[in-house]
Amino acid sequence: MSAADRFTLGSACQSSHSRSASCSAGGASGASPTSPAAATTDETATGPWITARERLARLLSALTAALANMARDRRRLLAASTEATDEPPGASERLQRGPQAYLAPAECAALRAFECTDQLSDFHRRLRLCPPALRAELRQLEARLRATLEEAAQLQQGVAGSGAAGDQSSTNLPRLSDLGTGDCRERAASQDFVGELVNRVQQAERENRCLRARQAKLKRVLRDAKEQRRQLKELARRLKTERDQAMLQVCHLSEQLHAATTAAATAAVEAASIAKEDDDRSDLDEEESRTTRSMSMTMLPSHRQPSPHQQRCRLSTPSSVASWGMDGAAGGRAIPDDRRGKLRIFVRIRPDDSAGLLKVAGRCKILLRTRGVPGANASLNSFDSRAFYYDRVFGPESSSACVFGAMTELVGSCCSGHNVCIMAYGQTGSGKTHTMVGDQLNPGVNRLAIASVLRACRGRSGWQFSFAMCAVEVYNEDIRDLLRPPRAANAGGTAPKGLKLMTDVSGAAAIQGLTEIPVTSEADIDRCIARCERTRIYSATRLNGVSSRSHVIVMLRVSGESGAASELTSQSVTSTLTLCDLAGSESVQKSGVCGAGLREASAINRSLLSLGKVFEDLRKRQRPCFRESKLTRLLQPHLTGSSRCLVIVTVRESVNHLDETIRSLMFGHSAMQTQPADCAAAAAAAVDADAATAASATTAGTSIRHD
Ligand SMILES: Nc1ncnc2c1ncn2[C@@H]1O[C@H](COP(=O)(O)OP(=O)(O)OP(=O)(O)O)[C@@H](O)[C@H]1O
Repeated sequence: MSAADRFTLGSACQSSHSRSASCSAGGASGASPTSPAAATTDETATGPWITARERLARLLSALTAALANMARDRRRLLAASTEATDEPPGASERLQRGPQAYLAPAECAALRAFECTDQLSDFHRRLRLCPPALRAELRQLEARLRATLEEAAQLQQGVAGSGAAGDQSSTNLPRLSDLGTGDCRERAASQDFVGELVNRVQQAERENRCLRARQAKLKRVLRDAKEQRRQLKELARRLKTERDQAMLQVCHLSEQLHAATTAAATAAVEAASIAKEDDDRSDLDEEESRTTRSMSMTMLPSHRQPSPHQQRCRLSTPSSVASWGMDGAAGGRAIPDDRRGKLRIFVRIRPDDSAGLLKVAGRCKILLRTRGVPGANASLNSFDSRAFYYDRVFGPESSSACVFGAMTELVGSCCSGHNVCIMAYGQTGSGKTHTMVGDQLNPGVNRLAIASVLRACRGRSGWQFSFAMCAVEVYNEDIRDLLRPPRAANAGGTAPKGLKLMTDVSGAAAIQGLTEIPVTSEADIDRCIARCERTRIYSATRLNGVSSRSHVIVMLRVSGESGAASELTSQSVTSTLTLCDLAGSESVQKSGVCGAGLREASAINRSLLSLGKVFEDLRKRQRPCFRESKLTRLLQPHLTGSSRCLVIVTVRESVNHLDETIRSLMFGHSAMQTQPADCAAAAAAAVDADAATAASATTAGTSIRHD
């Protein structure tokens, strides 16, 4: 038996190809080494060396597998110590025992044979006789085996160290690196790294579980929120429907109230007529009885013809009611002019592509038709149509000149010292600027009214008049002078500074430092209006390509003196014609404004809301709050004093603007209910309140003053 054969005893010798298949682990258990003489016959033969090589290779692979198992056990032990979990059964004993614990008995025997020094020296001696190629290979295999064994020993040693430390954490691991070779340190470091990674993975899994739980919870919350949102939407829809119905009921009730008030007024007139008739009759009876007495009874009283006055009364009462021009179907009758106070409401309908919503039914009546109109909601659809009454209604075909024609008398009263205010109110794009400003071909109310006042005043013989114009815009609650000289306007290219609105001791609003331009001719008027148009702020929105972003108020101050000879008999008048082109209420969703446009829209809507509240308070006979916005403060004298005020409500007849149209119609309708007594009472209250809050405000520069 050759040395090589003896070295490869054990399981590695079990190969069927091996000649030494019957050999036992004698090399390691005391079998006598083969004599060199006996070996020489085979020394040059390559067969045994090849067998030895195969066996060495097999042992190497078994050892590599054992090493891997040792490392796995060690990792498990480390994991158990860091996470305080149970150790894998028998792992520490296996590691204590070393590679043998991981090898089969035959492999163990082969390993022992390999480790036997005597045999190895013999093996090395004989290795010199081996063919050179195989020798190198065998040496290499041997070196790898040794390295593997050394690695296993180091691993075993490291485990023994960490085992001695009991359940210490992985901070003990660096002891492995003390074991010597670079590979071992690297392996230990990578095992630490793997351990760390395992920790992280486990932590990540825990976090993942938490996150999953939170996600599930959030999903539940989201589902609940969606459900609540759906319910809220449903509620909002129901409320909207109810609100629409309530609005229509209010409308209906106010019509009835209107009718009742009118009927009461009629009844009062009739009662007065009847009382008069009774007086006349008793006079007549007296006269008759005197006549009868003198003529010794020629006629019975029942045959008596009604007196001319009685006839007039009987005929005139119904016809005068009819002449108020309202049909009685909805019970709506206009209050006669002398009972309607200082506030007038006109409605103007802008022509639109999709008409059909509004119908002008007479001079003062407008019908809102909603049944079958696409876009009208269910509550509106339940009514065929609804009638609204105003002082005048202008259809889409009416021109601005036609609208102005209905207010010439009102405007003309400026010449006799009345303050007059005309304002256009309505949603954006409904034609306020078209009505108030117009263009070269179709001038608006501003130009027509100012020119008309100039003409009317000049026509008064014996009077000398002077006129001056001023104009402001209320932009984002800032008051700006629209007629400031161009140089001042462009100074530094900066935004103009807002003017100060003050309240004098009488409670009247006054603007400090406002430019006033004298006007004597229509050319002057045109120049002033053109300057206003250049200075005021417009911008494009989805609803209107040229949308006013501010409320514009143009004022004409009229001062006149009669040319009487003496001071005692001379008279003077001062009045103001105020023309207001309000910015339009707009739904920001529809107009699509953002940024600065959004700020403008919200300032516009806020100030219009406060104006609406003032009208509502006047209607309810409550004290209105004018201090909520600059606009209402500027308009306060016209809404409370003796000023005559006309509101032109502009609406669109397109179905797309149904909501806004109803709101505007309701605004006008509500304003129609404002009675003169309310105005006067509210005015007194408001002026008292304002005068109390305004300390000793002084007015400087130009100011607007109203009676
Ligand atoms: N009665 C009308 N006849 C013909 N065109 C009209 C009429 N009313 C309005 N328009 C046109 O509709 C457009 C919008 O009108 P306008 O700018 O006057 O609306 P607005 O109410 O002033 O809007 P905003 O409040 O946004 O300034 C303009 O092009 C105008 O010429």
